[in-house]
Amino acid sequence: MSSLWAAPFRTDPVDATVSLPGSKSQTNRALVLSALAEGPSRLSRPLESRDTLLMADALRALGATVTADGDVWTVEPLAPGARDAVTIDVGLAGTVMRFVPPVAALVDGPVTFDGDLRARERPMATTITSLRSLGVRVDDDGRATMPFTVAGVGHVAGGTVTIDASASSQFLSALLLAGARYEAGVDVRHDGPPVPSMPHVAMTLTELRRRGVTVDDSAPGRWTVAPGPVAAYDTAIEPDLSNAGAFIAGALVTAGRVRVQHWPRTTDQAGDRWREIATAFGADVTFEGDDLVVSAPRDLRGITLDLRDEGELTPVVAAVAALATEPSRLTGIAHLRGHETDRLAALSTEITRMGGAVDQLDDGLVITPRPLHGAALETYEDHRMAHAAAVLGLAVKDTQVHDIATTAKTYPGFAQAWERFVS
Ligand SMILES: O=C(O)C1=C[C@@H](OP(=O)(O)O)[C@@H](O)[C@H](O)C1
Ligand SMILES: C=C(OP(=O)(O)O)C(=O)O
Repeated sequence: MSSLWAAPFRTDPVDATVSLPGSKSQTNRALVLSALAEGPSRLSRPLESRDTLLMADALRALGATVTADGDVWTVEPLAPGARDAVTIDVGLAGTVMRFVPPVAALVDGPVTFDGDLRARERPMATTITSLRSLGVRVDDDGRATMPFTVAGVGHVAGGTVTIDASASSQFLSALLLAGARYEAGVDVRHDGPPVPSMPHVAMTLTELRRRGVTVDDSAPGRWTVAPGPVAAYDTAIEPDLSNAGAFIAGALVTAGRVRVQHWPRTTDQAGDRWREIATAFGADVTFEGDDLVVSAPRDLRGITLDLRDEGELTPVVAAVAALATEPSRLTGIAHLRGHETDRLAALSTEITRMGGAVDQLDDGLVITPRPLHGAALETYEDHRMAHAAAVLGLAVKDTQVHDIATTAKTYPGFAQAWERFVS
Protein backbone atom coordinates (compact mmCIF):
# COMPACT_ATOMS: atom_id res chain seq x y z
CA MET A 1 0.00 0.00 0.00
CA SER A 2 1.36 3.42 -0.89
CA SER A 3 1.32 6.19 1.72
CA LEU A 4 -1.50 8.73 1.83
CA TRP A 5 -0.78 12.47 1.88
CA ALA A 6 -3.43 14.84 3.24
CA ALA A 7 -3.62 17.49 0.53
CA PRO A 8 -3.60 21.04 1.96
CA PHE A 9 -7.02 22.71 1.63
CA ARG A 10 -7.79 26.40 1.83
CA THR A 11 -10.81 28.56 1.34
CA ASP A 12 -9.04 31.91 0.96
CA PRO A 13 -6.93 33.00 -2.04
CA VAL A 14 -3.34 31.84 -2.33
CA ASP A 15 -0.86 34.71 -2.77
CA ALA A 16 2.62 33.32 -3.31
CA THR A 17 5.92 33.55 -5.15
CA VAL A 18 7.48 30.38 -6.52
CA SER A 19 10.85 29.55 -7.98
CA LEU A 20 10.95 26.32 -9.95
CA PRO A 21 13.55 23.61 -10.53
CA GLY A 22 14.99 23.22 -14.02
CA SER A 23 13.32 21.85 -17.13
CA LYS A 24 13.35 18.06 -17.52
CA SER A 25 13.25 18.26 -21.30
CA GLN A 26 16.11 20.76 -21.55
CA THR A 27 18.25 18.94 -18.97
CA ASN A 28 17.92 15.58 -20.69
CA ARG A 29 18.60 17.01 -24.16
CA ALA A 30 21.66 18.85 -22.83
CA LEU A 31 22.93 15.63 -21.22
CA VAL A 32 22.51 13.58 -24.42
CA LEU A 33 24.08 16.20 -26.71
CA SER A 34 26.94 16.78 -24.27
CA ALA A 35 27.63 13.02 -24.23
CA LEU A 36 27.84 13.09 -28.05
CA ALA A 37 29.95 16.27 -28.19
CA GLU A 38 33.59 16.81 -29.05
CA GLY A 39 34.64 18.03 -25.61
CA PRO A 40 33.34 18.76 -22.11
CA SER A 41 30.12 20.77 -21.63
CA ARG A 42 28.61 22.36 -18.55
CA LEU A 43 24.95 22.58 -17.54
CA SER A 44 24.03 25.18 -14.95
CA ARG A 45 20.92 24.81 -12.81
CA PRO A 46 20.01 21.39 -14.29
CA LEU A 47 17.00 19.54 -12.94
CA GLU A 48 18.07 16.93 -10.39
CA SER A 49 15.18 14.44 -10.38
CA ARG A 50 14.52 10.77 -11.06
CA ASP A 51 14.32 11.24 -14.85
CA THR A 52 17.49 13.30 -15.14
CA LEU A 53 19.50 11.15 -12.73
CA LEU A 54 18.47 8.09 -14.76
CA MET A 55 19.64 9.89 -17.89
CA ALA A 56 22.99 10.75 -16.30
CA ASP A 57 23.42 7.12 -15.16
CA ALA A 58 22.48 5.82 -18.62
CA LEU A 59 25.12 8.00 -20.28
CA ARG A 60 27.71 6.99 -17.68
CA ALA A 61 26.94 3.34 -18.49
CA LEU A 62 27.78 4.14 -22.12
CA GLY A 63 31.11 5.72 -21.14
CA ALA A 64 30.36 9.40 -20.55
CA THR A 65 31.28 11.15 -17.31
CA VAL A 66 28.78 13.34 -15.49
CA THR A 67 29.95 15.13 -12.36
CA ALA A 68 28.05 17.58 -10.21
CA ASP A 69 29.57 20.57 -8.44
CA GLY A 70 26.82 22.53 -6.71
CA ASP A 71 24.30 23.44 -9.37
CA VAL A 72 26.70 22.90 -12.27
CA TRP A 73 27.07 19.53 -13.97
CA THR A 74 30.05 18.80 -16.22
CA VAL A 75 29.70 16.17 -18.92
CA GLU A 76 32.71 14.52 -20.57
CA PRO A 77 31.58 12.82 -23.79
CA LEU A 78 31.52 9.10 -24.57
CA ALA A 79 34.97 7.69 -25.16
CA PRO A 80 35.48 5.41 -28.21
CA GLY A 81 36.52 1.75 -27.81
CA ALA A 82 34.97 -1.63 -27.04
CA ARG A 83 32.78 -1.78 -23.91
CA ASP A 84 31.46 -4.58 -21.75
CA ALA A 85 27.75 -5.44 -21.88
CA VAL A 86 25.63 -3.11 -19.74
CA THR A 87 21.98 -2.82 -18.75
CA ILE A 88 20.34 0.59 -18.55
CA ASP A 89 17.41 1.28 -16.23
CA VAL A 90 15.07 3.74 -17.93
CA GLY A 91 12.69 3.93 -14.97
CA LEU A 92 9.50 5.40 -16.42
CA ALA A 93 11.29 8.19 -18.29
CA GLY A 94 10.15 8.58 -21.90
CA THR A 95 13.21 10.70 -22.63
CA VAL A 96 15.57 7.96 -21.39
CA MET A 97 13.78 5.05 -23.07
CA ARG A 98 13.54 6.88 -26.45
CA PHE A 99 16.64 9.13 -26.52
CA VAL A 100 19.32 6.72 -25.26
CA PRO A 101 18.96 3.71 -27.65
CA PRO A 102 20.10 5.76 -30.71
CA VAL A 103 23.13 6.87 -28.64
CA ALA A 104 23.80 3.30 -27.49
CA ALA A 105 23.90 2.30 -31.17
CA LEU A 106 27.15 4.30 -31.45
CA VAL A 107 28.82 2.28 -28.70
CA ASP A 108 30.92 -0.81 -29.43
CA GLY A 109 29.18 -3.34 -27.17
CA PRO A 110 25.71 -4.63 -26.27
CA VAL A 111 23.40 -2.35 -24.27
CA THR A 112 20.19 -3.75 -22.78
CA PHE A 113 17.27 -1.47 -21.88
CA ASP A 114 14.67 -2.17 -19.21
CA GLY A 115 12.61 -0.12 -16.77
CA ASP A 116 9.57 0.01 -14.51
CA LEU A 117 6.78 -2.47 -15.29
CA ARG A 118 4.71 0.34 -16.80
CA ALA A 119 7.68 1.33 -18.98
CA ARG A 120 7.32 -2.01 -20.77
CA GLU A 121 3.80 -0.96 -21.78
CA ARG A 122 4.72 2.45 -23.20
CA PRO A 123 5.07 2.60 -27.01
CA MET A 124 8.63 1.58 -28.02
CA ALA A 125 8.28 -0.27 -31.33
CA THR A 126 9.16 2.79 -33.40
CA THR A 127 12.51 3.13 -31.63
CA ILE A 128 13.36 -0.48 -32.39
CA THR A 129 12.23 -0.51 -36.03
CA SER A 130 13.77 2.88 -36.86
CA LEU A 131 17.17 1.82 -35.51
CA ARG A 132 17.01 -1.36 -37.56
CA SER A 133 16.24 0.70 -40.69
CA LEU A 134 19.35 2.77 -39.98
CA GLY A 135 21.59 -0.30 -39.88
CA VAL A 136 21.59 -1.14 -36.15
CA ARG A 137 21.00 -4.66 -34.75
CA VAL A 138 18.37 -4.69 -32.01
CA ASP A 139 17.44 -7.95 -30.25
CA ASP A 140 13.95 -7.86 -28.74
CA ASP A 141 12.82 -11.51 -28.99
CA GLY A 142 9.91 -10.23 -31.04
CA ARG A 143 8.51 -8.22 -28.11
CA ALA A 144 8.75 -4.76 -29.72
CA THR A 145 9.22 -3.38 -26.21
CA MET A 146 11.63 -3.62 -23.29
CA PRO A 147 13.72 -5.49 -22.44
CA PHE A 148 15.67 -5.23 -25.70
CA THR A 149 19.35 -5.06 -26.55
CA VAL A 150 21.01 -2.62 -28.92
CA ALA A 151 24.00 -4.52 -30.34
CA GLY A 152 26.17 -1.54 -31.28
CA VAL A 153 29.42 -1.94 -33.22
CA GLY A 154 30.83 1.56 -32.65
CA HIS A 155 29.35 3.23 -35.72
CA VAL A 156 25.95 3.60 -37.41
CA ALA A 157 25.31 3.85 -41.15
CA GLY A 158 22.32 6.20 -40.75
CA GLY A 159 20.46 7.58 -43.78
CA THR A 160 16.80 7.74 -44.64
CA VAL A 161 14.07 6.37 -42.37
CA THR A 162 10.29 6.70 -42.34
CA ILE A 163 8.56 6.53 -38.97
CA ASP A 164 5.12 7.06 -37.51
CA ALA A 165 5.76 9.45 -34.61
CA SER A 166 2.08 10.03 -33.83
CA ALA A 167 2.31 8.08 -30.55
CA SER A 168 5.22 10.20 -29.29
CA SER A 169 7.34 13.08 -30.57
CA GLN A 170 10.20 11.49 -28.63
CA PHE A 171 10.72 8.89 -31.41
CA LEU A 172 11.56 11.74 -33.76
CA SER A 173 13.60 13.84 -31.31
CA ALA A 174 15.65 10.74 -30.44
CA LEU A 175 16.83 10.15 -34.02
CA LEU A 176 17.55 13.86 -34.56
CA LEU A 177 19.59 14.12 -31.35
CA ALA A 178 21.96 11.28 -32.31
CA GLY A 179 21.77 11.63 -36.11
CA ALA A 180 24.74 13.95 -36.67
CA ARG A 181 27.00 11.22 -35.35
CA TYR A 182 25.76 8.66 -37.89
CA GLU A 183 27.88 8.19 -41.03
CA ALA A 184 25.19 9.52 -43.39
CA GLY A 185 23.39 11.64 -40.79
CA VAL A 186 19.63 11.04 -40.73
CA ASP A 187 16.79 11.98 -43.01
CA VAL A 188 13.60 11.26 -41.05
CA ARG A 189 10.18 11.35 -42.64
CA HIS A 190 6.99 11.10 -40.62
CA ASP A 191 4.11 9.13 -42.11
CA GLY A 192 0.97 8.97 -39.99
CA PRO A 193 -1.44 11.10 -37.95
CA PRO A 194 0.02 14.42 -36.69
CA VAL A 195 3.11 14.34 -34.47
CA PRO A 196 2.16 15.50 -30.95
CA SER A 197 4.24 17.77 -28.70
CA MET A 198 5.80 19.76 -31.55
CA PRO A 199 7.34 22.36 -29.16
CA HIS A 200 9.49 19.51 -27.89
CA VAL A 201 10.70 18.85 -31.45
CA ALA A 202 11.42 22.58 -31.80
CA MET A 203 13.45 22.35 -28.58
CA THR A 204 15.44 19.48 -30.10
CA LEU A 205 16.21 21.56 -33.20
CA THR A 206 17.22 24.61 -31.11
CA GLU A 207 19.59 22.54 -28.99
CA LEU A 208 21.14 20.89 -32.06
CA ARG A 209 21.71 24.23 -33.79
CA ARG A 210 23.26 25.70 -30.64
CA ARG A 211 25.82 22.93 -30.91
CA GLY A 212 26.63 23.64 -34.56
CA VAL A 213 24.62 20.77 -36.05
CA THR A 214 22.99 21.42 -39.43
CA VAL A 215 19.29 20.52 -39.39
CA ASP A 216 16.80 21.13 -42.18
CA ASP A 217 13.13 21.17 -41.20
CA SER A 218 11.92 23.24 -44.16
CA ALA A 219 9.78 20.47 -45.71
CA PRO A 220 6.64 19.45 -43.80
CA GLY A 221 6.94 16.03 -42.19
CA ARG A 222 10.67 15.73 -42.94
CA TRP A 223 13.77 16.49 -40.85
CA THR A 224 17.34 16.12 -42.10
CA VAL A 225 20.39 16.16 -39.84
CA ALA A 226 23.73 16.47 -41.65
CA PRO A 227 26.55 14.23 -40.46
CA GLY A 228 29.21 16.10 -38.49
CA PRO A 229 30.55 16.93 -35.07
CA VAL A 230 28.44 18.10 -32.13
CA ALA A 231 30.16 21.07 -30.51
CA ALA A 232 30.73 21.19 -26.76
CA TYR A 233 28.39 23.83 -25.32
CA ASP A 234 27.73 25.36 -21.90
CA THR A 235 24.06 25.91 -21.21
CA ALA A 236 21.84 27.37 -18.48
CA ILE A 237 18.69 25.32 -17.97
CA GLU A 238 15.39 27.27 -17.77
CA PRO A 239 12.85 26.70 -14.97
CA ASP A 240 10.39 23.90 -15.84
CA LEU A 241 7.27 25.68 -17.09
CA SER A 242 5.20 22.50 -17.26
CA ASN A 243 5.81 22.05 -13.54
CA ALA A 244 4.85 25.71 -13.04
CA GLY A 245 1.37 24.59 -14.04
CA ALA A 246 0.44 23.18 -10.65
CA PHE A 247 1.21 26.49 -8.95
CA ILE A 248 -0.63 28.55 -11.56
CA ALA A 249 -3.54 26.16 -11.12
CA GLY A 250 -3.33 26.65 -7.34
CA ALA A 251 -3.85 30.37 -7.88
CA LEU A 252 -6.66 29.71 -10.37
CA VAL A 253 -8.70 27.42 -8.10
CA THR A 254 -8.47 29.73 -5.05
CA ALA A 255 -9.10 33.02 -6.90
CA GLY A 256 -5.54 33.77 -5.87
CA ARG A 257 -2.32 35.15 -7.26
CA VAL A 258 1.03 33.58 -8.03
CA ARG A 259 4.32 35.06 -9.13
CA VAL A 260 6.50 32.54 -10.99
CA GLN A 261 10.09 33.73 -10.92
CA HIS A 262 12.36 33.81 -13.98
CA TRP A 263 9.80 32.92 -16.65
CA PRO A 264 11.73 33.05 -19.97
CA ARG A 265 10.33 35.55 -22.52
CA THR A 266 11.20 33.24 -25.40
CA THR A 267 11.34 29.51 -24.97
CA ASP A 268 10.55 26.23 -26.71
CA GLN A 269 8.96 24.80 -23.57
CA ALA A 270 5.42 23.48 -23.96
CA GLY A 271 4.63 24.88 -20.51
CA ASP A 272 4.81 28.42 -21.90
CA ARG A 273 1.26 27.76 -23.08
CA TRP A 274 0.14 28.15 -19.46
CA ARG A 275 -0.01 31.91 -20.18
CA GLU A 276 -2.74 31.31 -22.76
CA ILE A 277 -4.49 28.60 -20.72
CA ALA A 278 -4.72 30.72 -17.55
CA THR A 279 -6.04 33.61 -19.64
CA ALA A 280 -8.66 31.31 -21.20
CA PHE A 281 -9.88 30.30 -17.72
CA GLY A 282 -10.33 34.06 -17.06
CA ALA A 283 -7.11 35.00 -15.24
CA ASP A 284 -5.05 38.12 -15.72
CA VAL A 285 -1.53 37.13 -16.85
CA THR A 286 1.32 39.65 -17.00
CA PHE A 287 5.08 39.81 -17.05
CA GLU A 288 6.62 41.86 -14.25
CA GLY A 289 10.32 42.10 -15.00
CA ASP A 290 11.60 38.53 -15.16
CA ASP A 291 8.52 37.08 -13.48
CA LEU A 292 5.12 35.92 -14.67
CA VAL A 293 2.22 37.01 -12.46
CA VAL A 294 -1.14 35.25 -12.67
CA SER A 295 -4.17 36.73 -10.85
CA ALA A 296 -7.34 34.66 -10.92
CA PRO A 297 -10.98 35.75 -10.86
CA ARG A 298 -13.56 34.32 -8.44
CA ASP A 299 -15.30 32.21 -11.10
CA LEU A 300 -13.34 30.33 -13.76
CA ARG A 301 -14.74 30.00 -17.27
CA GLY A 302 -14.83 26.66 -19.10
CA ILE A 303 -12.30 26.26 -21.92
CA THR A 304 -12.11 24.52 -25.30
CA LEU A 305 -8.54 23.60 -26.10
CA ASP A 306 -6.56 21.43 -28.49
CA LEU A 307 -3.66 20.25 -26.34
CA ARG A 308 -1.89 18.08 -28.94
CA ASP A 309 1.22 20.27 -28.72
CA GLU A 310 1.24 20.47 -24.93
CA GLY A 311 -0.30 17.15 -23.88
CA GLU A 312 1.79 16.94 -20.73
CA LEU A 313 -0.15 19.91 -19.31
CA THR A 314 -3.46 18.01 -19.48
CA PRO A 315 -3.73 16.50 -15.97
CA VAL A 316 -3.41 19.87 -14.22
CA VAL A 317 -5.59 21.63 -16.81
CA ALA A 318 -8.25 18.95 -16.26
CA ALA A 319 -8.13 19.49 -12.48
CA VAL A 320 -8.77 23.21 -12.95
CA ALA A 321 -11.54 22.46 -15.47
CA ALA A 322 -13.30 20.27 -12.89
CA LEU A 323 -13.41 23.32 -10.59
CA ALA A 324 -14.60 25.86 -13.18
CA THR A 325 -18.13 27.18 -13.58
CA GLU A 326 -18.71 25.85 -17.12
CA PRO A 327 -17.84 22.64 -19.03
CA SER A 328 -14.45 22.29 -20.74
CA ARG A 329 -13.42 20.25 -23.77
CA LEU A 330 -9.80 19.14 -24.17
CA THR A 331 -8.86 17.42 -27.45
CA GLY A 332 -5.88 16.31 -29.57
CA ILE A 333 -4.50 14.14 -26.78
CA ALA A 334 -5.09 10.48 -27.74
CA HIS A 335 -1.33 9.93 -27.26
CA LEU A 336 -1.76 10.52 -23.51
CA ARG A 337 -2.97 6.93 -23.24
CA GLY A 338 0.71 5.94 -23.69
CA HIS A 339 2.15 8.35 -21.12
CA GLU A 340 3.15 7.42 -17.54
CA THR A 341 -0.36 5.98 -17.31
CA ASP A 342 -3.41 6.19 -19.58
CA ARG A 343 -4.00 9.77 -18.48
CA LEU A 344 -7.43 10.09 -20.10
CA ALA A 345 -8.73 7.06 -18.19
CA ALA A 346 -6.94 8.07 -14.99
CA LEU A 347 -8.31 11.63 -15.01
CA SER A 348 -11.79 10.36 -15.72
CA THR A 349 -11.59 7.85 -12.84
CA GLU A 350 -10.18 10.26 -10.27
CA ILE A 351 -12.40 13.26 -11.03
CA THR A 352 -15.42 10.95 -11.06
CA ARG A 353 -14.27 9.52 -7.69
CA MET A 354 -14.75 13.03 -6.26
CA GLY A 355 -18.25 13.37 -7.73
CA GLY A 356 -17.25 15.09 -10.98
CA ALA A 357 -18.50 14.32 -14.47
CA VAL A 358 -16.02 13.40 -17.21
CA ASP A 359 -16.68 11.99 -20.68
CA GLN A 360 -13.76 10.32 -22.39
CA LEU A 361 -13.46 11.02 -26.11
CA ASP A 362 -11.19 9.00 -28.40
CA ASP A 363 -8.75 11.91 -28.30
CA GLY A 364 -9.71 13.87 -25.22
CA LEU A 365 -11.98 14.71 -22.31
CA VAL A 366 -15.15 16.69 -21.70
CA ILE A 367 -15.26 17.82 -18.07
CA THR A 368 -18.47 19.13 -16.58
CA PRO A 369 -18.06 20.83 -13.20
CA ARG A 370 -20.12 19.39 -10.35
CA PRO A 371 -19.87 19.92 -6.58
CA LEU A 372 -16.89 17.75 -5.55
CA HIS A 373 -16.25 15.88 -2.32
CA GLY A 374 -13.00 14.69 -0.75
CA ALA A 375 -11.61 11.27 -1.66
CA ALA A 376 -8.36 9.31 -1.62
CA LEU A 377 -6.98 9.88 -5.11
CA GLU A 378 -4.78 7.40 -6.98
CA THR A 379 -1.74 8.76 -8.84
CA TYR A 380 -0.66 5.75 -10.97
CA GLU A 381 3.08 6.47 -10.59
CA ASP A 382 2.38 9.62 -12.61
CA HIS A 383 3.91 12.85 -11.34
CA ARG A 384 1.37 14.95 -13.20
CA MET A 385 -1.60 12.97 -11.82
CA ALA A 386 -0.14 13.79 -8.38
CA HIS A 387 0.03 17.51 -9.29
CA ALA A 388 -3.59 17.34 -10.47
CA ALA A 389 -4.61 15.68 -7.19
CA ALA A 390 -2.87 18.41 -5.15
CA VAL A 391 -4.75 21.10 -7.12
CA LEU A 392 -8.10 19.34 -6.58
CA GLY A 393 -7.30 18.92 -2.89
CA LEU A 394 -6.54 22.61 -2.50
CA ALA A 395 -10.16 23.39 -3.38
CA VAL A 396 -11.91 20.26 -2.06
CA LYS A 397 -11.79 19.48 1.65
CA ASP A 398 -10.61 16.08 2.90
CA THR A 399 -8.70 15.06 -0.22
CA GLN A 400 -5.91 12.54 0.23
CA VAL A 401 -3.33 11.58 -2.33
CA HIS A 402 -1.67 8.20 -2.77
CA ASP A 403 2.09 8.25 -3.32
CA ILE A 404 2.73 11.99 -3.59
CA ALA A 405 6.42 11.00 -3.70
CA THR A 406 5.93 9.92 -7.32
CA THR A 407 6.41 13.63 -8.14
CA ALA A 408 10.16 12.95 -7.74
CA LYS A 409 10.13 11.93 -11.42
CA THR A 410 10.54 15.60 -12.30
CA TYR A 411 10.19 17.52 -9.02
CA PRO A 412 11.72 16.09 -5.84
CA GLY A 413 10.36 18.06 -2.89
CA PHE A 414 7.11 18.91 -4.68
CA ALA A 415 4.97 18.20 -1.57
CA GLN A 416 7.11 20.51 0.58
CA ALA A 417 7.09 23.24 -2.08
CA TRP A 418 3.30 22.88 -2.34
CA GLU A 419 2.87 23.12 1.46
CA ARG A 420 4.98 26.33 1.46
CA PHE A 421 3.02 27.67 -1.52
CA VAL A 422 -0.36 27.28 0.18
CA SER A 423 0.68 28.31 3.71
O1 LIG B 1 10.83 15.36 -25.69
C1 LIG B 1 10.44 15.59 -24.54
O2 LIG B 1 11.19 16.08 -23.67
C2 LIG B 1 9.03 15.31 -24.21
C3 LIG B 1 8.12 15.12 -25.22
C4 LIG B 1 6.69 14.88 -24.97
O3 LIG B 1 6.45 13.49 -25.18
P1 LIG B 1 5.24 12.94 -26.10
O4 LIG B 1 5.46 13.45 -27.48
O5 LIG B 1 5.38 11.47 -25.98
O6 LIG B 1 3.97 13.48 -25.50
C5 LIG B 1 6.29 15.27 -23.55
O7 LIG B 1 4.98 14.85 -23.27
C6 LIG B 1 7.26 14.70 -22.54
O8 LIG B 1 6.89 15.06 -21.24
C7 LIG B 1 8.65 15.26 -22.78
C1 LIG C 1 4.88 12.40 -20.67
C2 LIG C 1 5.77 12.78 -19.75
O1 LIG C 1 6.97 12.22 -19.51
P1 LIG C 1 7.96 11.27 -20.32
O2 LIG C 1 9.19 12.11 -20.57
O3 LIG C 1 8.24 10.13 -19.41
O4 LIG C 1 7.28 10.87 -21.60
C3 LIG C 1 5.47 13.90 -18.83
O5 LIG C 1 6.41 14.33 -18.11
O6 LIG C 1 4.33 14.39 -18.77
